[in-house]
Amino acid sequence: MRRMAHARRDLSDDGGLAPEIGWSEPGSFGWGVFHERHPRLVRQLREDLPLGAGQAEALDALVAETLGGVVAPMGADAVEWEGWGQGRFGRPWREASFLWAESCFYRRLLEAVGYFGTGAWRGVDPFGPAKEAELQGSVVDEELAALDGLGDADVDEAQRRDALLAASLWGNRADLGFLMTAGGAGASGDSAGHGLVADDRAQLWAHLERRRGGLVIVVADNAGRELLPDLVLVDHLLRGGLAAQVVLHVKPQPYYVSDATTDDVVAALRRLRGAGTEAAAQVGRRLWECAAEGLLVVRAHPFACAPSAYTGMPEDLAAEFAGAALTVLKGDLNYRRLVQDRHWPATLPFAEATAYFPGPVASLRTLKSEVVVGLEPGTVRRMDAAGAPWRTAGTHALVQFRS
Ligand SMILES: O=P(O)(O)OC[C@H]1O[C@](O)(CO)[C@@H](O)[C@@H]1O
Repeated sequence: MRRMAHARRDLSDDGGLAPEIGWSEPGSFGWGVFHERHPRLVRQLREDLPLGAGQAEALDALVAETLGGVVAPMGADAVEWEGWGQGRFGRPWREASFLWAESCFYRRLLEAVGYFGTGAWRGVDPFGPAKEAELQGSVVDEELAALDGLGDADVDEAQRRDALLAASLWGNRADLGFLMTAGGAGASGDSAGHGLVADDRAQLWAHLERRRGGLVIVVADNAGRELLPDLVLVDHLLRGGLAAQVVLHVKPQPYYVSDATTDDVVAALRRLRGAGTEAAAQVGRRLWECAAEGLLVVRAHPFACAPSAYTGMPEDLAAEFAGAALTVLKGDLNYRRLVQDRHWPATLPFAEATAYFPGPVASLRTLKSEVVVGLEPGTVRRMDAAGAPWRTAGTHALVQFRS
């Protein structure tokens, strides 16, 4: 894969860049992910799947390796990782950045359960049972039923679109990996903008109006309760002509527990189309037709599972983003990759952190890890003074945009 000219900026020759966020410092956020969340995830997989002894042992060995060993080589089929390895194979896991190590963990987890093997588990999503339970749950019924109210005559267009944006934004809290952590999620926001630490909604809508009828790319994050409101928002953009075409980027393989794959898009569209309430079912039917007409396209680029920032994106992807009226990146991991997962000052302008991105870009993210940029100094002071872990608790969110 050819990389863009500035690709070197996100690797380890950090000239002028803030240090990468690590995970091995006891008490750091990443330390908790590796020492608490990953063992819990492995226990959950044993409950969800009838794993054989070999699979269970491979999972336990992976957790142990991350906590005290060196990064073992990957299977021969991990072709992309020859480039993505960044010289880290054979080196202690604790030396790798949080972003690289976490991404590598999920790839190796798939190997452990046989996802890439030649046996019966090939291609089986180990997170499938959890995703399915969430998608079929009654909470989703309630969330879809709420759509009916948005069609009411007394709801104006601005209210409607802010409600849809808020649903997509806060849907990002419904991340199965995150919810697996005690204390994950808490207070939440609403369509009035409560809970936002950065709020570029007005600029975002104005930009979409100006570029009405263009291509909008949505880089999806989680399946289920995040993807459903994402799709409803996509339907709104297409229906109102703000977008002539939407390309939905998903992961080519299961990742970070509940990240959406093409299978998950299919499941979500089927769930919408079969919804018991009319407004949701109509969205499902419309999007189904849009897919048939090429107005809604799903793409699964290998770089979606790369362990590095978008600064190193391959040229084909950069060209695609350059041609879009807007690219919307959903969620925390995409944000880490967009601004690079570094100890930036929180007041570093979003436009500066994303200056390299080849087209207009927006982020809809609930804060679930340490990095953040683009905040007003007063906001940072106020949030820090409150004493709560606002950067990682999922209680706050942001809408950021650069034209
Ligand atoms: O689903 P999201 O919003 O990308 O969140 C995933 C996040 O969860 C974590 O795995 C732990 O919070 C982060 O490292 C990661 O950024």
